Amino acid sequence: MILELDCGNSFIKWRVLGEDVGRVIGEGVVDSDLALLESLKGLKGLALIHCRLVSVRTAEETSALISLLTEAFGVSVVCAAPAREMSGVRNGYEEFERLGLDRWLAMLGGFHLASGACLVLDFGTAVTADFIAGDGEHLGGFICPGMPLMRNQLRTHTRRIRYGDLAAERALESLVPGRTTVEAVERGCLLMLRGFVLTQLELARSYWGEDFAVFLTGGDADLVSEIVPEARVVPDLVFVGLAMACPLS
Ligand SMILES: Nc1ncnc2c1ncn2[C@@H]1O[C@H](COP(=O)(O)OP(=O)(O)O)[C@@H](O)[C@H]1O
Ligand SMILES: CC(C)(COP(=O)(O)O)[C@@H](O)C(=O)NCCC(=O)O
Ligand SMILES: [K+]
Repeated sequence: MILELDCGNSFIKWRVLGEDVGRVIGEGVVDSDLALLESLKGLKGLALIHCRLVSVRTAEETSALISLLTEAFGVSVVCAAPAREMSGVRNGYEEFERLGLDRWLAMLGGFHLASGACLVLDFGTAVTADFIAGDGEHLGGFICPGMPLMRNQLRTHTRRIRYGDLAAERALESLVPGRTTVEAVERGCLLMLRGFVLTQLELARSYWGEDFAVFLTGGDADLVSEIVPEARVVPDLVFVGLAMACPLS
């Protein structure tokens, strides 16, 4: 069995694949290394041989997690590494190793699935956009705060914006102007997110007309999917790229 991990700034996304590749035996989202171990130990008949992972965390945090996994399961762990070029995609950063590895893998996955120009939008702690032309050239991208960062900035830097998670979820059932603080903030941030998405689509159209694919991924992708009906929501896009960057044979 293969353990795959996507270690983002807020959450670790994990899944276990069976030897007949493609079969998902278990998957989940956890907020700590220990919670990951708990989830994995709860899987019946777990027999991990390999592990591949991508991390945008510090080298220290990543090696701590790798040590935990090696001790707990005796697996060999392979980490995705930066590259200037891979699977037909050319990293567009001036310093290729500085491009977030989760972005890079999502780009590899997107370009592979699209076989052509694509716009990859990832909605996690941060929101990222990356533009890959039909010849595989990465034109660059954008980074801005995601929903969790936007709402937490408001909660942290104002004195009268305070509300709980349940109220936040309910507030997004409609997008008419808010009549409570939680509605005003949650809807305001979501509209900012959607505005960002529409701007990215305009830019992509200016490059490629209608001849491009749009991929939405990351934990908050569902918040914007209805305004991009043509987009493919691919929650495991980073894992698609991870398998390409870290083949097991
Ligand atoms: N099962 C889940 N657990 C935690 N967050 C989730 C889950 N499903 C969706 N989300 C949303 O995903 C967002 C985090 O996205 P994610 O892509 O995991 O971020 P990151 O990669 O930066 O850690 C949170 O703001 C939350 O709203
Ligand atoms: C942009 C990111 C913070 C996104 O992280 P995430 O929201 O997925 O946790 C991450 O890809 C990162 O740390 N990138 C390095 C900076 C860059 O890509 O330019
Ligand atoms: K991510």
